[in-house]
Amino acid sequence: MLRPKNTTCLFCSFKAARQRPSASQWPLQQTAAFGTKLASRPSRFSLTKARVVNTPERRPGEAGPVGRRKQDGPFGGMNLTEAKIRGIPERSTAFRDQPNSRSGNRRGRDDPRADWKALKMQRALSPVSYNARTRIKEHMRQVDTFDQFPLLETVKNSIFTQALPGKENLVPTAIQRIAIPALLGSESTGRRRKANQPAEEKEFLLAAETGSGKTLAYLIPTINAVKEADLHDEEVIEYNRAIEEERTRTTPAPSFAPSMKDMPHPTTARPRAIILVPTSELVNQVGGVIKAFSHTIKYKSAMISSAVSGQVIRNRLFSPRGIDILVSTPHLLSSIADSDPNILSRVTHLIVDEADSLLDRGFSPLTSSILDRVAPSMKQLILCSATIPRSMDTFLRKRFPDIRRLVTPNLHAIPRRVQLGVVDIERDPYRGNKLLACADSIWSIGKAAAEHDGQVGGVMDVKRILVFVNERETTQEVTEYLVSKGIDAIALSRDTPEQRQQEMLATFTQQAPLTAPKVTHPGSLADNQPNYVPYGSVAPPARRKLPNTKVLVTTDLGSRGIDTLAVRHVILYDVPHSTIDFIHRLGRTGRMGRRGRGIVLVGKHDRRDVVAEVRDGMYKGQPLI
Ligand SMILES: Nc1ncnc2c1ncn2[C@@H]1O[C@H](COP(=O)(O)OP(=O)(O)OP(=O)(O)O)[C@@H](O)[C@H]1O
Repeated sequence: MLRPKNTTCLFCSFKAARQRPSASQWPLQQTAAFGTKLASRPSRFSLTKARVVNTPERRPGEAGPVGRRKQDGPFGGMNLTEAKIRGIPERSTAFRDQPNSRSGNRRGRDDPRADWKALKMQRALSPVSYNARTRIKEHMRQVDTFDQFPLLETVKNSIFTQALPGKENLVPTAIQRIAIPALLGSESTGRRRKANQPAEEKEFLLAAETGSGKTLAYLIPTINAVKEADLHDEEVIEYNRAIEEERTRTTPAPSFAPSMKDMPHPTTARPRAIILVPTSELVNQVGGVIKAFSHTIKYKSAMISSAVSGQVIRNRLFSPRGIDILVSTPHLLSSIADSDPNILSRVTHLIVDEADSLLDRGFSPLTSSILDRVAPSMKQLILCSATIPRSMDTFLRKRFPDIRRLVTPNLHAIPRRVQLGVVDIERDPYRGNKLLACADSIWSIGKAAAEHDGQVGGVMDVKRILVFVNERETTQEVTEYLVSKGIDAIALSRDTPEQRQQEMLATFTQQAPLTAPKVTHPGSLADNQPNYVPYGSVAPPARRKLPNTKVLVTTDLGSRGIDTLAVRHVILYDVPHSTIDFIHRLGRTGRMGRRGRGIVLVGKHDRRDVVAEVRDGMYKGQPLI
């Protein structure tokens, strides 16, 4: 008999709710109610589960569960969970029980993820073996401080003053410990080289959890390389010498000779390093860090995206002062390269940030064509990502078989400091009304925040909340509903004008606390709703406004790379399509060691089994594969 799909889900949710003491502290009554209700379900589910898990572990020849008869004949194969086809040898039990195989994707009985079925079905993420993860941990222990990296003194100092100002006790993060020495070429890899492999490694993949400092992991070595190249570049040395000579000349120059000041720098419109990112928000974010470094390290950088006019783009690219590092989106860069191929002629360092996006179907042709054009001059290719989807893994194996993979031990795990609450929208009081469940969740967050807020100096803390939807059409609908319920919400999608997108995101990316004048908090949504709406009439507008939350409703556009350090709450209005989306969306909270909370709204058509397994994985801090 076929078991309904959600049987496993309910059990897993129940198990997670039971295992997780913090569920009772969760501010949402609904979440707690969901957990408790499941916990009180009869043990039917436990029995079902036990049977399902135990069955594959039975050895051939061993007795089956008590009460089950072994039967030959036409009905002998019924109710079996394993096909026992005669003539096909069983795999040796020794092999089957090995905790980790070489490829790292077969799970032994001891692996707590062995009973994850829904995630196994998805197979969206490429596995990283336990052996590899343990090896990396050993390697990381050798680095404690930024001083250990062989960087130019000015670059080293700028990490503290420009990139991470005001932060105390700074130490490199896991990916920075692994990637910076490798990109600087200052560590022995200990890896055996293949016969046809070049001595110097050229291609690198940096993969680490969201919010773990990947940007600095690739920027610091790249800026160092650009600066060192500047010191040895003959064209630049000659140009600087001519400028200096003109400045110190005592006799007047012949009137027909052009001044050196009017001569373009050798790097004009020919940058040494290019950083590709998928959106103009990320162009600004990464460009901002590069600009900050340039104040003390002295190099020229430019950021271009469709958020600025053609004239501004031209001025930045063709500035006579030159350009060392360029940040762009692939669309814009490849269209510029079509009309002016010279722009890629000098590139030695190409960085593809958010590589999982830029190498997927939508972006891949553009990114690949840039990779091809840059290849002749390229010294280092750095791909950077928070996830390694299987499709990207396959692409890399074909196109860059020798790429050096620099991955952190916790890759593909959502940190335990991020809690995930599940709201069942089918239950009372929502009865399938997802919009209401979303609004109520936000009001609950606001109410809980007001209760715990110290409210110093007549102001109250404002919580920044991200709501993720799967389709861009939904952003507007959800936003309008939330506004009608007195919530300060805005929608961000591809339909939003680029300039406006940046303004909207600014509130969510700034690190300074957000405050509002202190008022008496209106409480929960239910306290502020009319209880009775006459049949056929439209519900009157909300009487009160929620004063201490700011909400951004967005699609995947807001989930990639945006550094929302101050965001503590993420609501997954739609269940994400894959674990990759779970990782990126929940990755907007709990960044750089902070705590965070996710809430996922689950309805009857959603994959509850996937949600339950993701929650289980988060609780155990395990990779979601
Ligand atoms: N060594 C460090 N110590 C403290 N903070 C750091 C350190 N390195 C980076 N940060 C800060 O951590 C935050 C997150 O960094 P970053 O945006 O590079 O993360 P990421 O790994 O690229 O995330 P995502 O995968 O979401 O793009 C930034 O605000 C950055 O300034």
